[in-house]
Amino acid sequence: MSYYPMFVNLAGKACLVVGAGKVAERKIASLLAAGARVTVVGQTATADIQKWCQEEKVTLYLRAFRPEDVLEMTIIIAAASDPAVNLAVYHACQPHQWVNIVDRPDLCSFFVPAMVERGDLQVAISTGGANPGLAKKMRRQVEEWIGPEYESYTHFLKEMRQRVLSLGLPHADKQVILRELLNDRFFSWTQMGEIERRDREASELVQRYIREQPL
Ligand SMILES: C[C@@]1(CC(=O)O)c2cc3[nH]c(cc4nc(cc5[nH]c(cc(n2)[C@H]1CCC(=O)O)[C@@](C)(CC(=O)O)[C@@H]5CCC(=O)O)C(CC(=O)O)=C4CCC(=O)O)c(CCC(=O)O)c3CC(=O)O
Ligand SMILES: NC(=O)C1=CN([C@@H]2O[C@H](COP(=O)(O)OP(=O)(O)OC[C@H]3O[C@@H](n4cnc5c(N)ncnc54)[C@H](O)[C@@H]3O)[C@@H](O)[C@H]2O)C=CC1
Repeated sequence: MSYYPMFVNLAGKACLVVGAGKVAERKIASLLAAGARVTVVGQTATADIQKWCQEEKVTLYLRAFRPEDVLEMTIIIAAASDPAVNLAVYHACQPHQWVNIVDRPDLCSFFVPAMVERGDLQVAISTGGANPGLAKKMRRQVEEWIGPEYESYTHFLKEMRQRVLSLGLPHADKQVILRELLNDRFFSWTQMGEIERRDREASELVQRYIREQPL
C-alpha cells in the first residue's frame, strides 16, 4: 500500500501542536506558512515559538497537555519529547481527525514531507517513513536542480496561462500555446534575466493566434 499525496488547503483551520521543542517548531512553521490557526501546548517553548506567540501568530499554552486540547481541531501534531504524552494525544483524538505522532509512524494518519518551495511551485518528498533522513537528502538535491529562478518562472507561466484561458480561443489553439509556453527558451530567458525578451516573445506568440481568429 502506498500513501495518497495531497496538497491541503489549511487556511483558517484550527491546528494543535503538542510540544514546543525543535521538531514542533519545524511543523508549526509550515502550518503557519499554510495559513493555519495554530494552538501550541508545551511545558517549555523554543525562543522562536515564544516570539510567534508575542507576535500573535500562534496561541501558546505553557503547560502539560490535556485531552480536551484536541477538541474541534482539524489537525493534531504530537511532538512532545515524552512518548507517553504523544500516545495520550493519539488516544484523545477522534478517528475523523488528522493526526501526526512524530515518534510513532504507525499511528500517523498523515506524514509531513520534505519540501522545496519556489513560490507556487511546491515539490514534496516522502519516503513514507522509511527514512526521513533520505527525504531531507533528496530535498537538498532537488533544491540544487530547482533553483530560485523557478519562483518567477512559475509566476510568469501562471500569468500567461490565465491570459490565454481568458481569451476564449478554440481548445486546440489554447493547448498549442500552453505547450509552446513550456518550451525551454522561456525558462532560459528567465534564468538569464532577459525578462523583457521573454514577455515580448510570449505576447507575440499569443497575438499570432488571436490574429488567426475568424471575425
Ligand atoms: C514518519 C515521520 C512523521 C512526521 O514527522 O511527519 C517522521 C518520523 C521520524 N523522524 C525521525 C527522525 C528524523 N527526522 C528528520 C527530518 C525530517 N522528518 C520529516 C518527516 C517525518 N519524520 C515523517 C516521515 C517522512 C518521510 O519519510 O517521508 C521531515 C521530512 C519533514 C518535517 O519534519 O518537517 C524532516 C526533514 C525535512 C527537511 O529537512 O527537509 C531527521 C533529520 C534531521 O532532523 O536532520 C531525523 C533524524 C535522522 C533519522 O532518524 O532518520 C524519527 C526518529 C526520532 C528519534 O530518533 O526519536 C521519527 C520516528 C520514527 O521513524 O520512528
Ligand atoms: N518526526 C520527526 O520529524 C522527528 C521526530 N523526533 C521525535 O520528536 C520528539 C521531540 O523532539 P524535539 O522537538 O527535539 O524535543 P525537545 O526536547 O526540543 O522538545 C520537546 C517538547 O515537548 C514538551 N513536552 C514534554 N512533555 C510535555 C507534556 N506533558 N505536555 C506538553 N508538552 C510536553 C517540552 O516542553 C518541549 O517543548 C523526540 O522525542 C523524537 O522522538 C525527532 C526528530 C525528528
